[in-house]
Amino acid sequence: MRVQICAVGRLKAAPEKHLLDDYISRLDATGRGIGISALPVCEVEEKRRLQGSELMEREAELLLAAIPKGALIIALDERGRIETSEAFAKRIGTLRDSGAADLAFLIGGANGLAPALRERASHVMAFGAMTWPHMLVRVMLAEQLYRAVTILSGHPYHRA
Ligand SMILES: C[S@@+](CC[C@H](N)C(=O)[O-])C[C@H]1O[C@@H](n2cnc3c(N)ncnc32)[C@H](O)[C@@H]1O
Repeated sequence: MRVQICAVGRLKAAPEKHLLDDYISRLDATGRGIGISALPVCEVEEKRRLQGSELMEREAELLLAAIPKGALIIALDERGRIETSEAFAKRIGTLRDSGAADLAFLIGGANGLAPALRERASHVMAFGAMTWPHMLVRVMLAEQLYRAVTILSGHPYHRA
């Protein structure tokens, strides 16, 4: 199963980018042995000056166009479900075992994800009830994906 993070906005050369690249490459290196690989992070951006719901709907279109066709979608949203790292790892392992080819994680921009996109997702996950900057959410998600593959492969990175 291939996993991909797809986000609104461009991450310039910054400490967050360094961390993100590091976790994605660790995720790919550890995940391949257990049937999970990482696609490059994809970023989308609307250049026109749209506002509010019009902007969110356009960003939703761009996100859906950027992910692999037929990918299962997990949306990142503070109104989503909070779970432990072990439960998240189990969720990823179950999807892999079910034969899912591609799994896309979608992160919104400053306005958040369009409600229709959240409804389309097979799961909506939250890193707590607080709102985090989308640049940090990418890094947090990449780390949790790396942690998940270490849990699934019995690697000692995660200590419960
Ligand atoms: C700055 S936030 C947007 C907040 C926006 N006001 C909203 O209501 O969704 C940008 C993106 O980061 C992600 N995000 C922020 N906080 C999060 C959290 N606690 N859990 C999961 N994702 C989060 C979501 O994908 C969100 O669309």
